[in-house]
Amino acid sequence: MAKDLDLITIGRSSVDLYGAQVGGRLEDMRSFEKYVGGSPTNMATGTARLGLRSALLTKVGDEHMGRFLREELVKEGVDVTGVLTDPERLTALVLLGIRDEDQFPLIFYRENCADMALSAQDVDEGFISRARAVVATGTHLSNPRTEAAVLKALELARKHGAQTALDIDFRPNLWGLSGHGDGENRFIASAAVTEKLQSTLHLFDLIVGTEEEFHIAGGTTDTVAALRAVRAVSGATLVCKRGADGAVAFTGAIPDRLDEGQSGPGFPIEVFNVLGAGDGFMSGLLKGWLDGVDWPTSLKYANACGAFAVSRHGCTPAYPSWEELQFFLQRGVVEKALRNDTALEQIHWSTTRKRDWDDLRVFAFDHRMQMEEMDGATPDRIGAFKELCLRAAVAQAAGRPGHGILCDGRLGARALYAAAGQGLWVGRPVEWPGSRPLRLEPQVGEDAGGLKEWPGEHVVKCLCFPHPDDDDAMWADQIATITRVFQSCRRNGLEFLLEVIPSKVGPVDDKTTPDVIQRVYDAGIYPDWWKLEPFRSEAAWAASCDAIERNDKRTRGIVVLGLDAPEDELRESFALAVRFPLVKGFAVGRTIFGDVARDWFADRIDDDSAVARMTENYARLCDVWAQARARTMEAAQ
Ligand SMILES: Nc1ncnc2c1ncn2[C@@H]1O[C@H](COP(=O)(O)OP(=O)(O)OP(=O)(O)O)[C@@H](O)[C@H]1O
Ligand SMILES: O=C(O)C[C@@H](O)[C@H](O)C(=O)CO
Repeated sequence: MAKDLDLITIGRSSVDLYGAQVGGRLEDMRSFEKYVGGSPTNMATGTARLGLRSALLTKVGDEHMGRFLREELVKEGVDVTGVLTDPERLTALVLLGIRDEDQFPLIFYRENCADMALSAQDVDEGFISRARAVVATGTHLSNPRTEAAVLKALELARKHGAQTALDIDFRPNLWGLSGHGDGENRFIASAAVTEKLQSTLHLFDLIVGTEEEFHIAGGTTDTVAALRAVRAVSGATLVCKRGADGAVAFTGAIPDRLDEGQSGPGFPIEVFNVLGAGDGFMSGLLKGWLDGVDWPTSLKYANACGAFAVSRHGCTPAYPSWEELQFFLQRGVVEKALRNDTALEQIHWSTTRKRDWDDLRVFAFDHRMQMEEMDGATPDRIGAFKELCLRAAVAQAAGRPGHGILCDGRLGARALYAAAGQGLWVGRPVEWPGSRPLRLEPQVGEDAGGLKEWPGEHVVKCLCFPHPDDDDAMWADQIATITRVFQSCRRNGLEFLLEVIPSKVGPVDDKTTPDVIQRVYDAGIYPDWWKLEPFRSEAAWAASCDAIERNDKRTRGIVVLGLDAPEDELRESFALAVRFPLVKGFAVGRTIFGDVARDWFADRIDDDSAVARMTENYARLCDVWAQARARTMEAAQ
């Protein structure tokens, strides 16, 4: 059978609840970030980011945390065929924090957890046969049921010509050697654990561990002696991690000194968070190993990925994309705290964004001022009308990808909350309607700190009216506000859409918007999305796209806005806009809801007919867009 997977990792999966504050006790943490966790799950994610076709074999609970893990893995491009749901047990949780450079207090909530219910029955031959390699970690050898699952996977891997790897990943607590408060302990000698590990080491082609992990596998705290003990029972390539000193690989006999093994360059970075370095390291190593490059090169990838992990918050969030890794290897370390390296962070952010939105049709009903001005509109009725808008959006989307809404959290909160989890792209405004200089909604706050309360799927939309002719004070004021919003977006892991409409405040020509765009980038602001007005000339589109691509090759792209234009006009502007590949879609509001809203607020029509008319209007625009796109594609062929 053709191998359509590079690797399957097998074992632990958890939600890591990572203390958001740094340098305190776990007792003093005020809040926790939520990340995908557990060594094999981290490796599946880390390798997928590096471009390998990865899959995970594990079990999660039939609840929100289990769904979170599965959804995140899908977004990362990990094959989740083997992520099974246990109907009875809970997904494992881990609470952890960064105490200082060396200590990371950690509590495992893994009593009878879902992944420990993985059994031999769950290991499907067809699934395993798809992979070029199977990667296990030590924890699942600690219990007879999970051990049987791992052994079966390894046996099937052999049968189907796959390679096998082990990350010893010794957690004494998970072998019952220490108590709940001792989760961070990395070494307690145990003859029973050594014996168990030694009974399986012959099954692997590659064995990876820290010095302490080889101590437990080899049954001695003398590292060279331990490696020799492992070599006595296994012909695998042994890779020994040495923290800041990098790592060494041994393909044959173990020499007298560790330095005599093969090694790759290490990276002088600032230590921030040592936890999870091993899984980052293993991801880089697997990439090299499975790509068939030599050990020094594989170790270079591995050390670099380990360095990323050590220098950033969290485990999985820290791991680099392939593009990012290549950039780093070529350019080297310029800022030892990698999380403060602006160029690297921008590449990290823009190459690890989740979900593709290459064709986006957005129904925008985040209008506040315009609805408030309508006869018969009250805050409550506006809220109710926005719920009807959402019904229309959902009806047109019908579960298909590529549809979205723009809805606000002040008047439209009920619709906004109801939109969660429906597969829609959800944009949400921060600007105080019509403000110039730009001011923000009170819920968001002038420091943009309120974004902390926004769910991860919300895209932060900010509408601003800048113009090249504005005086310095106006520019400085508006750029300062956009900067606060942008920085808060990044801090909170939210995508940022910047909408600029210079035509509302001054004369425009083909250079006006490109000028504005350049000034935004000059201020160090990198929007994920641009929302631009429908230009009438090809030259204006070309110059705007050029201004974006010149500054940011990895932007999500542009959505074109409607400005209450009649449908015929939109048809024309879409036809021009779609010719530019950076234009990914439209975001149109009043053309869809304007007349309907006036009729509904005046009680001339009921809810159902409002929904029906808006669905129809939205559907028609989607068709216009689709046809324009299809014509462009045909012409390009
Ligand atoms: N201080 C550091 N400076 C640079 N690179 C480092 C540093 N610490 C770790 N690394 C890189 O990360 C790799 C793994 O680190 P380490 O030996 O701490 O793994 P580990 O203990 O398995 O981690 P984990 O917390 O995931 O179990 C090292 O081999 C090295 O490549
Ligand atoms: O298992 C741990 O040590 C904590 C995990 O939650 C973390 O994601 C990890 O696996 C680091 O190796």
